Amino acid sequence: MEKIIKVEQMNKFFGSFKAIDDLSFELEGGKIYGIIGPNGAGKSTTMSLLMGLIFPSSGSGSIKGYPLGSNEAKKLMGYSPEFPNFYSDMSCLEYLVYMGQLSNLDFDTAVKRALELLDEFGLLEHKLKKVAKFSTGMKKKVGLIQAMLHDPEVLLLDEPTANLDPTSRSEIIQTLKKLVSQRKMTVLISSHVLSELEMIIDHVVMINKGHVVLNQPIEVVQQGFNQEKVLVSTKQNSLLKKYLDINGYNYNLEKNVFRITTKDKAVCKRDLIKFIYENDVELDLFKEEVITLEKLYQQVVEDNENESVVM
Ligand SMILES: Nc1ncnc2c1ncn2[C@@H]1O[C@H](COP(=O)(O)OP(=O)(O)OP(=O)(O)O)[C@@H](O)[C@H]1O
Repeated sequence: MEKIIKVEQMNKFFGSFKAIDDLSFELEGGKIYGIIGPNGAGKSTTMSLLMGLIFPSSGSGSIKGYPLGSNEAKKLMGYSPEFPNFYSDMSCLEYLVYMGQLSNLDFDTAVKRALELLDEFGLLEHKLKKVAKFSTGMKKKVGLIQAMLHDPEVLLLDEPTANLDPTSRSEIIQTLKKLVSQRKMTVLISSHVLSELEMIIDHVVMINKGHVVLNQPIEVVQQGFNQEKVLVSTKQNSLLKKYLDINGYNYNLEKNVFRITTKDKAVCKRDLIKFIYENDVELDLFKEEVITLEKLYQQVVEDNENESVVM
């Protein structure tokens, strides 16, 4: 698969502060990437660098082979910033048509695309109202529409659902999911709502202190982290504890749940089922651990800070 986005050993200083530290990654086309990391990790700065809104202090990058910041690269990209600015005296439609024309669409195409996308995002009936009067959720949607007007191949969405209620968030995510799969775009989404990202992304890029600490397809991440964990809880946990100790199992006990780490999950599950059956134990919980992005985030970013570099 073609690597559509390339970033090589990029550094960015703001004064003496290094916000981006030897950042490198290559992303394939047609996928949805989740950019995650703590506050100040460098997610927005990375997006601004990709968009060519700011320039790296050193290193380089390209979109489909075109250098970041070049007109060719910019034409391929759409960007919805974390805090979009709108021209307050324009109606929503006027604003979108104006933005479409700035992206080289002719007037008629800009109107057609704006109306189509307003419809997709449920804003058609508000097209003649001033954006300045819109709610936060409506403004977010207008920001997303503006980013998608010219049918970009690469879409950068910085916190597209920040500060929205759960219904608006889910509505935006579902609409994005639909539009992105129809158009086969390459999308980078940064968000702190990890459960929501999980529903839409193919791939995780985790950034900490301006550096990539994890860059993997979501299913590889899930398999890798799920591999050896079995969760079990019973009404006779003291008996279970004895059994696990005698048989040399490694486990953590938290809130009455044993989180067993094993080299062979199949054998572990078989042992547990035998134990439960033979001792007539009443089961409360018995499952393989499924890693959530939230847990992954904690493990990689919070627990391991600098030491863990999983690429
Ligand atoms: N223009 C700037 N001048 C000085 N420092 C900056 C500038 N832009 C960003 N920074 C700093 O660079 C670091 C990375 O900021 P960035 O906004 O990229 O982080 P982020 O991961 O997007 O954070 P958040 O999740 O809070 O949005 C932060 O410490 C920030 O204060």
